[in-house]
Amino acid sequence: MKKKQKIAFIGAGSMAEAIIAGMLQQQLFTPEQIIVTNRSNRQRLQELHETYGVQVTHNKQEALQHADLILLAIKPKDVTEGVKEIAPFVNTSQLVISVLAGVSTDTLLQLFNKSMAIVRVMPNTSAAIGKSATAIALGEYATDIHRDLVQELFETVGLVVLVEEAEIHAVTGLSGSGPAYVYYLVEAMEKAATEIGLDKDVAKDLILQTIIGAAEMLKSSTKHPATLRKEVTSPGGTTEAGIKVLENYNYQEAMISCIKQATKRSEQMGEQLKEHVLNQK
Ligand SMILES: NC(=O)C1=CN([C@@H]2O[C@H](COP(=O)(O)OP(=O)(O)OC[C@H]3O[C@@H](n4cnc5c(N)ncnc54)[C@H](OP(=O)(O)O)[C@@H]3O)[C@@H](O)[C@H]2O)C=CC1
Ligand SMILES: O=C(O)[C@@H]1CCC=N1
Repeated sequence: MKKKQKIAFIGAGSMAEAIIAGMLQQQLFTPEQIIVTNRSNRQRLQELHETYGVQVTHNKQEALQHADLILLAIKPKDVTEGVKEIAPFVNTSQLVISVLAGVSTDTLLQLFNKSMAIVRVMPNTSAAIGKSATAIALGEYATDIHRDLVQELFETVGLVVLVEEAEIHAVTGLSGSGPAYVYYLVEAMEKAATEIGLDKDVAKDLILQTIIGAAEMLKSSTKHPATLRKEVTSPGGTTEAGIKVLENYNYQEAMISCIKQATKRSEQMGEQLKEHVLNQK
């Protein structure tokens, strides 16, 4: 990252904070190089300023005038209004980085109405602790230099892979939403622990270590997940009895449908917005 590059965050929610935390931790930027704006929540901006020392402003022009990079971190439903507000203050020498689920770079180009270089990114909230699984895809005017820059930026918050833009919907269904699937599993394990009479705190520690241990086994072992599962499953034993119940509930089919549905929702959100933008023209 060039020493004096400045980055403006449009949106100050959980994704923006996760990325800011990672960038500062890795010293890719200093707080003075980061400016953050949002729609109306002044207390939130003050909180980010106090926690990270970053610059904050309610004035969009002020946020953008010295920015080399513009990181769009607003909700997809707010993008039409959000981009229209900033479009007068952006120029084609700036790079737009969008983390918006579903929203294509073509739709963003229509909204900006300028030949902006745009890189679409799909991280996840584990960025907050430097463990995001992030995919990046290039829009029409984005170059390899932009790709390298965004890759460097998101490597501060975890793993980065380059994909075609058409694949970003699938990435969103798989790893963008992915942490929620794991949290949902943990919620169920915690409920079960209570029902089988375990102390809440003891159960919490055991569940956490079980998840971390299994994740690290998956990472360090060359074995297929099914093989690792079979190694836990003694014939006629406890795991077999438990897994049979999951099979009866079609657990794997449920997970597959879940990921497909999340992917489909990303596609739908993109289509709806595209239509909305076209109808406004
Ligand atoms: N959360 C997640 O797990 C992931 C989210 N994403 C994507 O990241 C984006 C942000 O999500 P998240 O951080 O969770 O959302 P949040 O709801 O936490 O934050 C949204 C932010 O956008 C601001 N905002 C809304 N409208 C405008 C506007 N017109 N101008 C400037 N700022 C505006 C809000 O400001 P105010 O509070 O003042 O209204 C708020 O700071 C979404 O597009 C989502 O698809 C991508 C990957 C994972
Ligand atoms: O639920 C959502 O729409 C966003 C995108 C990926 C994770 N959260």
